[in-house]
Amino acid sequence: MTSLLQVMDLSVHSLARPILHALSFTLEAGKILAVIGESGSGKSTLALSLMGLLPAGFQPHGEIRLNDENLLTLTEPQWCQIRGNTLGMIFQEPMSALNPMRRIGAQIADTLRLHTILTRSEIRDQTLALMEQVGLLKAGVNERAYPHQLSGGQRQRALLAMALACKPALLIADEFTTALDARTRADVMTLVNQHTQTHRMALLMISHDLGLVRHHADHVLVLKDGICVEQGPTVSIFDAPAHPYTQALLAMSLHGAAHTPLTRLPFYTVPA
Ligand SMILES: Nc1ncnc2c1ncn2[C@@H]1O[C@H](COP(=O)(O)OP(=O)(O)OP(=O)(O)O)[C@@H](O)[C@H]1O
Repeated sequence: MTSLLQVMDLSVHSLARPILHALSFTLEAGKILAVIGESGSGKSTLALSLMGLLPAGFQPHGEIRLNDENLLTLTEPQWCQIRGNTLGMIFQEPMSALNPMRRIGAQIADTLRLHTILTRSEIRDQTLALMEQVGLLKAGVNERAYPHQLSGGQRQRALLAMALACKPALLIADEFTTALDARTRADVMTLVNQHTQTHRMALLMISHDLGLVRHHADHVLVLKDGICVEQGPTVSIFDAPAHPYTQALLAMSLHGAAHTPLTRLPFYTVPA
């Protein structure tokens, strides 16, 4: 059976230099893949490649197959069809992704209106169902609240409701829990994890929080300077990391840097 996502020999070049080097990996429906690596290793560039949102001047090569369709051959209108439908995304900064002038319920409804053919009353019901699902109603947030009236965790839940609205087959989450406190981070991650299992959604998560990765991810891919130095089941990566760079990364996180961006490891460079 073909994997939901197949990335084959993906390289990305900026005008100045290569950013990603021949990455290959797969992701199955219902599974969680975590991409880890120090700051600048290319994690966000990978996420942006998968969403067709690379900055101007960045050129991808290779294949990104989602449901066996090579996304790198899509036109912009075709990308727009896929984003928000088959492909959901959620980022670190909920405030910059939410419209401060529109009520939360209206923003979730907008997503449904844009990507589904539901009637007005179905959209209202679905909006409330999503707010319930991500724990906003339980927290006392109603659909008429504005983003500034929500906590950081609640805003992230609202974004999650928007990302899940169209039941994406693949959700790409770039550092989406980083700005949250440890408890909220764990709650939101548990919520997403449950969703992957209930709806067979695949999740590609980028995180500096290796505790979270260890607890939730099925597979881990380790990036160093745009190169995949190691990938495999989470247990193998954490319990028996084969590559010295992975060992250094894990050791650094054990020494208290788990919740801050993993900065450059001064003592290790990947052999040419
Ligand atoms: N818009 C851009 N223009 C030029 N270079 C860029 C741009 N965005 C990223 N880069 C470069 O690409 C490389 C990979 O950056 P990227 O943001 O993908 O790393 P990252 O692993 O996500 O880092 P972080 O954990 O800090 O977010 C870096 O060397 C970075 O300087």
